[in-house]
Amino acid sequence: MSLILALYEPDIAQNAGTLARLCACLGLPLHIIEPAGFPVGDAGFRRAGMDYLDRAAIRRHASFAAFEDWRRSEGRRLVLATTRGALPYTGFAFADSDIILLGRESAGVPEAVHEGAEARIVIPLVAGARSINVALAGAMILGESLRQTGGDKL
Ligand SMILES: C[S@@+](CC[C@H](N)C(=O)[O-])C[C@H]1O[C@@H](n2cnc3c(N)ncnc32)[C@H](O)[C@@H]1O
Repeated sequence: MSLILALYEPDIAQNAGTLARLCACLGLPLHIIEPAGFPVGDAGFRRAGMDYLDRAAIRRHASFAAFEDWRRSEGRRLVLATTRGALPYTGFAFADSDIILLGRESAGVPEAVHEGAEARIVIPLVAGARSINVALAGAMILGESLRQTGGDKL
């Protein structure tokens, strides 16, 4: 099994393209939960993803409900990265079957998605800082999860 990164209704094509490139380079699938705030094949997405998009394993789900149907059939845990998380990401025990879900740039995820996740993890920030860029949050959490699960040994 390998970890999966998932994006909840991403708003910004360049962030999604950056994460698609990261996933391609790390050998991880990227799942995109629609609707996204940009069209498939957006120029910003392609510019950020560069030629790495050719080898990226990207799967799109028409809705969160469709994504959840698929996830349950796979028996994978949903680990939400959220600024409202109580558990620091370095203290969470990742499994290589986990799906790490990132929220939208504008609004994170709805309450029902927040509550439905098996775990809610946070990257602790200094007082007064609200959040970091979604692609950077993904990179930090993937780094830690790969370190824990041995997926960093490519
Ligand atoms: C720009 S943030 C969203 C900001 C939104 N106003 C909120 O508070 O959820 C986009 C996504 O990046 C991730 N993220 C950003 N900073 C984070 C942090 N400190 N801890 C965990 N996830 C973070 C989360 O998945 C978040 O939904």
